[in-house]
Amino acid sequence: MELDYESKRPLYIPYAGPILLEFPLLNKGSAFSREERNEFNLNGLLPETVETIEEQAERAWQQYQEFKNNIDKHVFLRNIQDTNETLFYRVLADHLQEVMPIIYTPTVGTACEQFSDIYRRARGVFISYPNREHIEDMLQNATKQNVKVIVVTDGERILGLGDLGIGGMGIPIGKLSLYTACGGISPAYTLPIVLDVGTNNQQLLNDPLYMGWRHPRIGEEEYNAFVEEFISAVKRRWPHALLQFEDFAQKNATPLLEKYRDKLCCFNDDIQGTAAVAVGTLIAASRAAGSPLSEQTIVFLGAGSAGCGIAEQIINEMMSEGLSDAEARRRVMMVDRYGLLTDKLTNLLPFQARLVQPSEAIAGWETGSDSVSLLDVVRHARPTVLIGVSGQPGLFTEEIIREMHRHCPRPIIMPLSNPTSRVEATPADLISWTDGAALIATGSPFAPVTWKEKVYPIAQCNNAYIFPGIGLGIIASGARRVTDSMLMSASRALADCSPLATDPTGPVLPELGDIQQVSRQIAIEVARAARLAGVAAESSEEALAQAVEDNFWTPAYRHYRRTSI
Ligand SMILES: NC(=O)c1ccc[n+]([C@@H]2O[C@H](COP(=O)([O-])OP(=O)(O)OC[C@H]3O[C@@H](n4cnc5c(N)ncnc54)[C@H](O)[C@@H]3O)[C@@H](O)[C@H]2O)c1
Ligand SMILES: O=C(O)C[C@H](O)C(=O)O
Ligand SMILES: [Mg+2]
Repeated sequence: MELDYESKRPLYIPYAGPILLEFPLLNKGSAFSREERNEFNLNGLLPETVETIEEQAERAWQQYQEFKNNIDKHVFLRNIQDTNETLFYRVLADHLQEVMPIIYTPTVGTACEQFSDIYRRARGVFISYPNREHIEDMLQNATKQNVKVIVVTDGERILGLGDLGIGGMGIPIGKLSLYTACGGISPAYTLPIVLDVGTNNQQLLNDPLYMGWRHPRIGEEEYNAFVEEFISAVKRRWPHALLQFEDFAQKNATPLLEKYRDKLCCFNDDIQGTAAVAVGTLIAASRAAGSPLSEQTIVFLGAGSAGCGIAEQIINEMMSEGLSDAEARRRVMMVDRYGLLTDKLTNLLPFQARLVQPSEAIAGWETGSDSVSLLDVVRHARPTVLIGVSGQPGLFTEEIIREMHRHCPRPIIMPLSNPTSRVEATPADLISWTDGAALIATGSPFAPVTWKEKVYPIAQCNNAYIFPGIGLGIIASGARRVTDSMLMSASRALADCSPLATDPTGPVLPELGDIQQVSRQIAIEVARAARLAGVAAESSEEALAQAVEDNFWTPAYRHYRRTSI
């Protein structure tokens, strides 16, 4: 990739001397030119040779390869990010496919678990409940002033790993790294935030090194008031920023989304981003299988935020293909801890209750007990698609998968739980149990599987395909809200990028190495949908495409000129 160093405008900055080397957004290290070293009092603070970013990236890559453990690689890259962000993104741009599993899922899960142990430097904003009177100040103190994208978590449901307290901060940091690396959003515009409302993780509470508030999670009323305070402060400080809710526990995720989605530009990635990537993947896979999504029978294991979010968007898509609401809902079945969700079950959350099967639909089914297990559902409903979002490993057993394959020659199987340790079944097992017939997409990355001398690439169905493009589309169009139609258009744009569209033997999703191009296409469609939904200003198609390009940041240094404070 050619980066246009020369064409970038100079930047006027007021800092000089050692302090300039301390700003990750401004630091260029050995790449400060001779003129800059004179002008900014850097002489003597750097080795003699003036280097290019390519040379710096080469050294960083050599050092990176010396590390044997993924978590050490993660710490190394995060350290570059915290000292020189431009170089960090240059290294990522040069090796995106290889480093994505290091800065993001699955290694980011380990980084969250070990957050207080591997802690080096502060990044982002830590908003703790005991400090709630100072939220306004905390946002003023952020190292970034012109924030356009915030990712916030409260650390309660980090991937499938559960409550990790402020360790969850690793997730907003990782997601925002992808906003930049995959979606071209300048790092100057991004801000990770963790809401520290305590933790119920006893191991962390007992850990003398734990850096968060050592206190059980606060009660519902205090929590809701605290989040409200936070949202109001964000709206005052950056009224037009996009706010992404990430890895909130089931009991809070949907209520927060419903409460705030019409009040600011926000979305929940686990509900809506995941739905968009899963539906995009399914549209592409169904096209390849020769039957539309509305003809599939779909079974979920896990009726939580992700499962129910995906299910509702599948139902929307099926309706746009001609089914009625009731017909579509009959085709989508949810299995949770207590079996299939039916209208007989009490104590369901409202978003689950919308997805129950009517009792008469399963009246003739023979089941071992009152609850209808996943195996029962697979046996009687004969699904063509099986989706795992339970956060529990190994639940797609050989018996279940073989039973599915008995009735479905080309089953689509998507164990989406993260990180790798939580996968419902490994791709190698799925391929062997279906004799190579399954079309597979996992949430975490898996290497291609070789079976009977054939190589099967494994698609990674992760919301990382979606959120960077959504963010870019929102920034480019100036959208004020995130509508369902914007998410739906992101799904369709992703499906249109599927290699399956041109090669029936190809992978269902584009290579991660192509993700910047995918994000651009998603961004254009999202921007167009925002305009059509009336949440962004009118503009021509050409202007939208140009705005997407103009907002796509690339990791190249700019010339600096001095200005006074
Ligand atoms: N691939 C992706 O892009 C992506 C996106 C979002 C979430 N996820 C993954 O999906 C998983 C779930 O996320 P979520 O936000 O829906 O969490 P959640 O807590 O809201 O939902 C999980 C659901 O699984 C159910 N469950 C737990 N054990 C079960 C069992 N033995 N049998 C059946 N159901 C069981 C729970 O009762 C709960 O309803 C996590 O591992 C997360 O990492 C992946
Ligand atoms: O973070 C990921 O890899 C995807 C998703 O948001 C999750 O919570 O698992
Ligand atoms: Mg998540």
